[in-house]
Amino acid sequence: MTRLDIVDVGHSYMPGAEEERWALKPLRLTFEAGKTYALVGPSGCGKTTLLNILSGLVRPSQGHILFDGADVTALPTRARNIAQVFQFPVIYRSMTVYENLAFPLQCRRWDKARVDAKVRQVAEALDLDDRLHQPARRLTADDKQLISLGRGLVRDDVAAVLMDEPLTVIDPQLKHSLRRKIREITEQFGPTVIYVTHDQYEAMSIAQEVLVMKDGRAMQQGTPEQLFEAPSSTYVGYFIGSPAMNFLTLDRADGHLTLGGRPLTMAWDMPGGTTECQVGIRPEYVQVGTEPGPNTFPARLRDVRDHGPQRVLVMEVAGGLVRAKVPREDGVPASEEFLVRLPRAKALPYADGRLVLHS
Ligand SMILES: Nc1ncnc2c1ncn2[C@@H]1O[C@H](COP(=O)(O)OP(=O)(O)OP(=O)(O)O)[C@@H](O)[C@H]1O
Repeated sequence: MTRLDIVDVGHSYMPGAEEERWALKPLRLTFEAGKTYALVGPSGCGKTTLLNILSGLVRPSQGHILFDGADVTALPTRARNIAQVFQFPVIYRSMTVYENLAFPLQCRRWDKARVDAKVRQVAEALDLDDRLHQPARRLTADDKQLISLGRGLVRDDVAAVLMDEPLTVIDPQLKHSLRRKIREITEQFGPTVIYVTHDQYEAMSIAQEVLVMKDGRAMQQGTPEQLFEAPSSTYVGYFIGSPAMNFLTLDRADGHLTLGGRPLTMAWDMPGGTTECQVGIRPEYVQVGTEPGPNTFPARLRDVRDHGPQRVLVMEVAGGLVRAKVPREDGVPASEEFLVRLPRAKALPYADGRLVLHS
């Protein structure tokens, strides 16, 4: 396992284009050895470009890639000692499952006993151990993709395993168990993994750290908890979480922040020159039907949506829409008008779309 440093790396597919139009704006990041990272963001935000720069498929327009401090920017893919898993399974059709998993190790001249032990360990982790001697071509698309994953993880000497939307072909029913398997397996084998997905749920459930991207920029890198609890921008607040984080515009009167004419009890210091002050709060933390008190606001129910074992109440609060995620057993408020509370510890200040940090 290897530490990957991305040092001022940027890329444009159009030579001479101004930086604002680059697919990847210059960025500096570190992926620590042995951790699983997810790159997440909407289509076209530059995830695959960054992954391809790490694998050596794309040579960046500027900057350097370091593997454990060694500059690999000019090295071709085969010289980088990485494993790759793509959207679609890549298997040797004429070989058995066992032979597919063993092949990368035999190419590295591992001895027979070591190959056998490793293949069986990976096959067991992926629940492929009962099909080891079947021809790989006879397997379902899901199982073929498991072989691809296994081949990515079987070598314990790789610098990193790079995965580009590997669950695309997987049956939606099986995705859940496969996400769990990928998580278990990466914890067990401990490689450095960079996992590209446009699905925030997948990113949050697989990775130890998530990098949220937008228009070729890294918006925030952090643990799933950090992204959930303290999104650094309204963009990340909208992108991570289901439903998205609520943002309500605040007024400033005599230096105090108010919402719909009512005061907020938070002592927030918004930076001078801020055009728009907002309060952000996750739907999970909005309290519904409370007694009057600090940070309570009149709400009018607009809609009720089922969200698995929970309900999402869509309400109008201070001229904006607020969603609250509540347990189904809490029921729906009896009247259309009631109070909601924005708990002080969970409401965050945003100035022109950026989180304002207070010590
Ligand atoms: N080979 C290429 N030539 C020209 N432009 C490209 C090329 N590959 C990607 N792009 C452009 O670069 C930008 C980033 O694309 P990239 O594929 O990295 O994004 P992505 O986040 O992986 O998107 P997706 O999830 O749709 O694959 C997009 O505007 C895309 O159109």
